[in-house]
Amino acid sequence: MSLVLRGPADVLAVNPVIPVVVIDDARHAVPLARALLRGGIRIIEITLRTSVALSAIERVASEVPEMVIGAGTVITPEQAVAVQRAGARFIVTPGTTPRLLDFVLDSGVPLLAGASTVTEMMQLAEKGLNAMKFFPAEVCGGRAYLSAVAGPFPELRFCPTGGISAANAADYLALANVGCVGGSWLTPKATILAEDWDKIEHFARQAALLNR
Ligand SMILES: O=C(O)C(=O)C[C@H](O)[C@H](O)COP(=O)(O)O
Repeated sequence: MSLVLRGPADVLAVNPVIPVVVIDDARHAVPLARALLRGGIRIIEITLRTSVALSAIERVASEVPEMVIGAGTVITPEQAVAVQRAGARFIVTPGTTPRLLDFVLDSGVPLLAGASTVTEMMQLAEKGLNAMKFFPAEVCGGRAYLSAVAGPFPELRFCPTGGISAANAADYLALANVGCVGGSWLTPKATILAEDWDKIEHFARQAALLNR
């Protein structure tokens, strides 16, 4: 079954956790995605931090169609075009410039845009984006910050990312304005390099069971 994503709120709704993944070897992408799926996680954000990221996105999009594949670390319109061609079904940005925001919104692909200040959050809401990424969450004030912005902006929903781990994910997910969290702890670099897919499946299973 393929999930339809109409916007960032649908991206937040897929699972309690969006795994943020750095792939160094494109051959790892498919077994990694399958391990996440076996653990119950059906969404993945592959970051454009390595030269093989586009190829990794392409492989997952074509070989693991059940996986909702997104591209992260998208910071230019050119990258936004390239990741959609590769098969990304949503785009994640660490922050948002007006140029990038308008370009991605015009392209119609669901955008999980990054914000870390109240002004940035208001700018995204002005564009109709009521669900967004809060990055880098822990160093920008964490749960206390999100609780504070819930006062004036009760309609906004967040995917806090940056510094989230198995130790604090549940505390974030307990907040009413947190839809899901993002993080790299499900897919540690050493575990990917060791091709220990069972371990990644185990991390995914624990993450998929988190309450929200
Ligand atoms: O690359 C991007 O687009 C980002 O926005 C950064 C990532 O979301 C964080 O680096 C994940 O944070 P950790 O879970 O603390 O490793």
